[in-house]
Amino acid sequence: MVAAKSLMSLGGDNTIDETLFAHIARDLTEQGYSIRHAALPESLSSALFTYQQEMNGEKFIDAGVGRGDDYLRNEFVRTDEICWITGESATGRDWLSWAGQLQVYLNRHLFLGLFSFESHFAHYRPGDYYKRHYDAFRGEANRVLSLVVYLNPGWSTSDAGELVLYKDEQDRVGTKVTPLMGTVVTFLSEEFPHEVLPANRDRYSIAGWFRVNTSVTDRVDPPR
Ligand SMILES: O=C(O)CCC(=O)C(=O)O
Ligand SMILES: [Fe+2]
Repeated sequence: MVAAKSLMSLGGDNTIDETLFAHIARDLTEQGYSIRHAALPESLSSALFTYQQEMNGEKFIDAGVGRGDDYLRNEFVRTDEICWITGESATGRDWLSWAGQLQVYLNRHLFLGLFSFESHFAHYRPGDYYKRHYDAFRGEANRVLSLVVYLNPGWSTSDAGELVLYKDEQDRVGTKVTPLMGTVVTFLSEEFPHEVLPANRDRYSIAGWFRVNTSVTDRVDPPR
Protein backbone atom coordinates (compact mmCIF):
# COMPACT_ATOMS: atom_id res chain seq x y z
CA MET A 1 0.00 0.00 0.00
CA VAL A 2 2.70 2.44 1.01
CA ALA A 3 4.81 1.29 -1.93
CA ALA A 4 1.93 1.75 -4.36
CA LYS A 5 1.31 5.24 -3.04
CA SER A 6 4.87 6.44 -3.44
CA LEU A 7 5.09 4.82 -6.84
CA MET A 8 2.19 6.95 -7.90
CA SER A 9 3.65 10.08 -6.40
CA LEU A 10 6.83 9.54 -8.39
CA GLY A 11 4.69 9.39 -11.51
CA GLY A 12 5.64 9.07 -15.17
CA ASP A 13 8.52 6.78 -15.98
CA ASN A 14 9.63 6.83 -12.39
CA THR A 15 8.76 3.33 -11.34
CA ILE A 16 10.72 1.97 -8.41
CA ASP A 17 13.40 -0.23 -9.87
CA GLU A 18 13.97 -3.22 -7.63
CA THR A 19 16.73 -4.34 -10.00
CA LEU A 20 18.82 -1.41 -8.81
CA PHE A 21 18.09 -2.26 -5.18
CA ALA A 22 19.12 -5.86 -5.91
CA HIS A 23 22.40 -4.69 -7.44
CA ILE A 24 23.09 -2.46 -4.44
CA ALA A 25 22.32 -5.33 -2.03
CA ARG A 26 24.68 -7.64 -3.92
CA ASP A 27 27.45 -5.02 -4.06
CA LEU A 28 27.12 -4.41 -0.32
CA THR A 29 27.25 -8.11 0.44
CA GLU A 30 30.28 -8.70 -1.78
CA GLN A 31 32.34 -5.58 -1.09
CA GLY A 32 30.61 -3.38 1.51
CA TYR A 33 30.08 -0.56 -0.96
CA SER A 34 28.24 0.08 -4.20
CA ILE A 35 28.79 2.56 -7.02
CA ARG A 36 26.00 2.61 -9.59
CA HIS A 37 25.94 4.96 -12.56
CA ALA A 38 22.77 6.34 -14.18
CA ALA A 39 20.93 4.63 -11.36
CA LEU A 40 18.62 7.14 -9.68
CA PRO A 41 15.27 7.25 -11.52
CA GLU A 42 15.63 10.03 -14.05
CA SER A 43 12.48 11.95 -13.16
CA LEU A 44 13.50 11.87 -9.48
CA SER A 45 17.00 13.22 -10.16
CA SER A 46 15.70 15.95 -12.45
CA ALA A 47 13.03 16.97 -9.90
CA LEU A 48 15.69 17.08 -7.17
CA PHE A 49 18.02 19.03 -9.47
CA THR A 50 15.34 21.64 -10.24
CA TYR A 51 14.27 21.89 -6.61
CA GLN A 52 17.83 22.30 -5.46
CA GLN A 53 18.58 24.98 -8.06
CA GLU A 54 15.40 26.88 -7.22
CA MET A 55 16.31 27.00 -3.54
CA ASN A 56 19.00 29.32 -4.80
CA GLY A 57 21.20 28.84 -1.78
CA GLU A 58 18.79 30.57 0.56
CA LYS A 59 18.10 27.60 2.80
CA PHE A 60 21.67 26.38 2.95
CA ILE A 61 23.77 26.61 6.08
CA ASP A 62 27.48 26.03 6.52
CA ALA A 63 28.12 22.38 7.19
CA GLY A 64 29.21 21.85 10.76
CA VAL A 65 26.38 23.74 12.45
CA GLY A 66 22.74 22.97 12.98
CA ARG A 67 22.29 19.43 14.28
CA GLY A 68 23.03 17.31 17.26
CA ASP A 69 25.13 14.95 15.23
CA ASP A 70 27.63 17.55 14.30
CA TYR A 71 30.31 16.16 16.55
CA LEU A 72 31.04 14.11 13.44
CA ARG A 73 31.74 17.29 11.51
CA ASN A 74 34.28 19.99 11.83
CA GLU A 75 34.84 23.21 9.89
CA PHE A 76 38.53 22.38 9.47
CA VAL A 77 37.70 19.30 7.47
CA ARG A 78 34.82 20.47 5.30
CA THR A 79 33.80 23.73 3.65
CA ASP A 80 30.55 22.86 1.89
CA GLU A 81 27.08 24.14 2.77
CA ILE A 82 24.05 21.96 3.40
CA CYS A 83 20.25 21.92 3.68
CA TRP A 84 18.47 19.09 5.55
CA ILE A 85 15.63 17.38 3.69
CA THR A 86 12.61 17.29 5.95
CA GLY A 87 9.84 16.27 3.57
CA GLU A 88 8.14 19.69 3.52
CA SER A 89 8.10 19.69 -0.27
CA ALA A 90 6.67 17.09 -2.66
CA THR A 91 10.13 16.59 -4.16
CA GLY A 92 11.68 16.10 -0.73
CA ARG A 93 8.97 13.55 0.06
CA ASP A 94 9.59 11.69 -3.21
CA TRP A 95 13.28 11.46 -2.32
CA LEU A 96 12.53 10.24 1.21
CA SER A 97 10.08 7.74 -0.19
CA TRP A 98 12.68 6.36 -2.62
CA ALA A 99 15.26 6.09 0.17
CA GLY A 100 12.58 4.46 2.35
CA GLN A 101 12.00 1.79 -0.29
CA LEU A 102 15.72 1.12 -0.47
CA GLN A 103 15.71 0.81 3.33
CA VAL A 104 12.86 -1.71 3.27
CA TYR A 105 14.56 -3.70 0.52
CA LEU A 106 17.91 -3.84 2.30
CA ASN A 107 16.30 -4.77 5.60
CA ARG A 108 14.42 -7.59 3.90
CA HIS A 109 17.40 -8.96 2.03
CA LEU A 110 20.40 -8.15 4.20
CA PHE A 111 18.78 -7.94 7.65
CA LEU A 112 20.53 -4.66 8.37
CA GLY A 113 17.87 -3.43 10.79
CA LEU A 114 17.93 0.07 9.31
CA PHE A 115 15.58 2.13 11.45
CA SER A 116 15.61 5.70 10.17
CA PHE A 117 17.07 7.93 7.49
CA GLU A 118 18.37 11.48 7.50
CA SER A 119 19.72 13.40 4.52
CA HIS A 120 20.73 16.80 3.26
CA PHE A 121 21.45 18.60 0.04
CA ALA A 122 25.06 19.69 -0.17
CA HIS A 123 26.61 22.44 -2.24
CA TYR A 124 30.36 22.55 -2.75
CA ARG A 125 31.46 25.81 -4.33
CA PRO A 126 34.53 25.73 -6.57
CA GLY A 127 37.47 24.84 -4.33
CA ASP A 128 35.31 23.44 -1.50
CA TYR A 129 36.33 20.07 -0.08
CA TYR A 130 35.60 17.50 2.58
CA LYS A 131 38.78 15.93 3.88
CA ARG A 132 39.17 12.21 4.46
CA HIS A 133 36.73 11.07 7.15
CA TYR A 134 34.43 8.30 8.33
CA ASP A 135 30.70 8.97 8.53
CA ALA A 136 30.52 7.00 11.77
CA PHE A 137 32.93 5.75 14.37
CA ARG A 138 32.94 2.11 15.24
CA GLY A 139 30.74 1.41 18.21
CA GLU A 140 29.99 5.08 18.85
CA ALA A 141 27.52 6.25 16.26
CA ASN A 142 24.39 4.64 14.94
CA ARG A 143 24.87 5.59 11.32
CA VAL A 144 25.37 2.31 9.53
CA LEU A 145 24.86 2.95 5.84
CA SER A 146 25.78 6.07 3.86
CA LEU A 147 23.97 7.01 0.65
CA VAL A 148 25.16 9.71 -1.76
CA VAL A 149 23.58 10.81 -5.04
CA TYR A 150 24.78 13.50 -7.41
CA LEU A 151 22.84 16.24 -9.15
CA ASN A 152 25.36 17.49 -11.71
CA PRO A 153 24.41 17.13 -15.38
CA GLY A 154 27.31 17.00 -17.81
CA TRP A 155 30.12 16.65 -15.29
CA SER A 156 33.44 15.98 -17.00
CA THR A 157 36.77 14.72 -15.71
CA SER A 158 38.29 18.21 -15.91
CA ASP A 159 35.65 19.44 -13.44
CA ALA A 160 37.41 17.28 -10.77
CA GLY A 161 35.50 17.17 -7.44
CA GLU A 162 35.52 13.39 -7.21
CA LEU A 163 34.48 11.39 -4.20
CA VAL A 164 37.39 9.13 -3.25
CA LEU A 165 36.31 6.00 -1.45
CA TYR A 166 39.09 4.16 0.40
CA LYS A 167 38.67 0.49 1.19
CA ASP A 168 40.25 0.73 4.64
CA GLU A 169 42.40 2.83 6.96
CA GLN A 170 45.60 1.90 5.04
CA ASP A 171 44.33 2.53 1.53
CA ARG A 172 45.84 5.74 0.09
CA VAL A 173 44.77 5.19 -3.52
CA GLY A 174 41.05 4.64 -3.28
CA THR A 175 38.36 4.54 -5.94
CA LYS A 176 37.39 7.83 -7.57
CA VAL A 177 33.74 8.53 -8.28
CA THR A 178 32.75 11.28 -10.73
CA PRO A 179 29.81 13.23 -9.22
CA LEU A 180 27.69 12.89 -12.32
CA MET A 181 23.90 13.20 -12.28
CA GLY A 182 22.21 9.90 -11.41
CA THR A 183 25.16 8.12 -9.80
CA VAL A 184 24.21 6.39 -6.55
CA VAL A 185 26.90 5.50 -4.00
CA THR A 186 26.19 3.38 -0.92
CA PHE A 187 28.70 2.18 1.66
CA LEU A 188 28.95 0.92 5.23
CA SER A 189 29.49 4.10 7.25
CA GLU A 190 31.97 2.63 9.74
CA GLU A 191 34.11 0.81 7.19
CA PHE A 192 35.10 3.22 4.44
CA PRO A 193 37.09 6.42 4.87
CA HIS A 194 36.36 8.83 2.03
CA GLU A 195 36.90 12.41 0.91
CA VAL A 196 35.59 14.99 -1.53
CA LEU A 197 38.24 16.59 -3.73
CA PRO A 198 37.92 20.28 -4.67
CA ALA A 199 35.96 20.87 -7.87
CA ASN A 200 36.33 23.51 -10.56
CA ARG A 201 32.60 24.23 -10.68
CA ASP A 202 29.62 24.14 -8.31
CA ARG A 203 29.00 20.60 -7.16
CA TYR A 204 25.56 19.46 -5.93
CA SER A 205 24.69 16.26 -4.13
CA ILE A 206 22.52 14.64 -1.52
CA ALA A 207 24.19 12.78 1.32
CA GLY A 208 22.14 10.59 3.63
CA TRP A 209 22.53 8.02 6.37
CA PHE A 210 20.46 5.08 7.45
CA ARG A 211 20.58 4.56 11.16
CA VAL A 212 19.87 1.75 13.54
CA ASN A 213 17.92 2.34 16.70
CA THR A 214 20.25 2.53 19.68
CA SER A 215 17.76 4.02 22.10
CA VAL A 216 18.16 3.05 25.73
CA THR A 217 15.74 3.80 28.57
CA ASP A 218 16.77 7.39 29.24
CA ARG A 219 18.13 8.36 25.85
CA VAL A 220 16.21 8.30 22.58
CA ASP A 221 18.62 7.89 19.69
CA PRO A 222 18.07 8.90 16.94
CA PRO A 223 16.25 11.91 18.48
CA ARG A 224 12.58 12.25 17.59
O1 LIG B 1 29.47 14.40 -1.70
C1 LIG B 1 30.13 13.36 -1.57
O2 LIG B 1 30.66 12.80 -2.53
C2 LIG B 1 30.33 12.75 -0.19
C3 LIG B 1 29.92 13.64 0.95
C4 LIG B 1 30.29 13.09 2.29
O3 LIG B 1 31.21 12.33 2.44
C5 LIG B 1 29.49 13.45 3.49
O4 LIG B 1 28.66 14.36 3.41
O5 LIG B 1 29.71 12.82 4.55
FE1 LIG C 1 31.07 11.34 4.33
